[in-house]
Amino acid sequence: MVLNMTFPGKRVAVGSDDLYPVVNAVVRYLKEKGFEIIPVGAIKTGKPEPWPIVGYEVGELVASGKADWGIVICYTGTGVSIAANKVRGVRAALCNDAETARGARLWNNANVLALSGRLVTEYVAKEILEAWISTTKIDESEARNIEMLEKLDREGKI
Ligand SMILES: O=C[C@H](O)[C@H](O)[C@H](O)COP(=O)(O)O
Repeated sequence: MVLNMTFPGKRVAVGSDDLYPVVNAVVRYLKEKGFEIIPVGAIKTGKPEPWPIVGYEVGELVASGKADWGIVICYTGTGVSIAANKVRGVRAALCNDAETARGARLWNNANVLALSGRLVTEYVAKEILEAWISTTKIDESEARNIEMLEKLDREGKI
């Protein structure tokens, strides 16, 4: 069970445009689980940063392999997810509940988790992260759809 597992050596890029209460909860939870945090945006500088830069920087870290996966946070979660998805190879999914997070990994092979700093409480963040971390394999029946998405990303068309 994920609650008993740790993930030493795994790197997660975590970026936010501001220091929402959920930011601390996310960073604390991931550290408890042994993840190495690569801080981006307000988490790094301690002050508000533009959400397009935060989404892009986390996306770059994931797409380049410097991070195993990423988390992006802004007030709604939308701006950072849109920006991260502009980076080739990034599949960012806005998940403000655990079932959406499970589906994003299972059916979309998402590699960046976007959260709303307004909506997501500490408890909900833990549920979301547990669902995300424990869903390690895609649903094979979705493999063709995921391949189509990757082609769209590479070539700009299906
Ligand atoms: O999608 C954008 C995010 O929700 C931002 O966090 C929100 O627009 C606030 O950004 P700013 O602090 O730049 O006004």
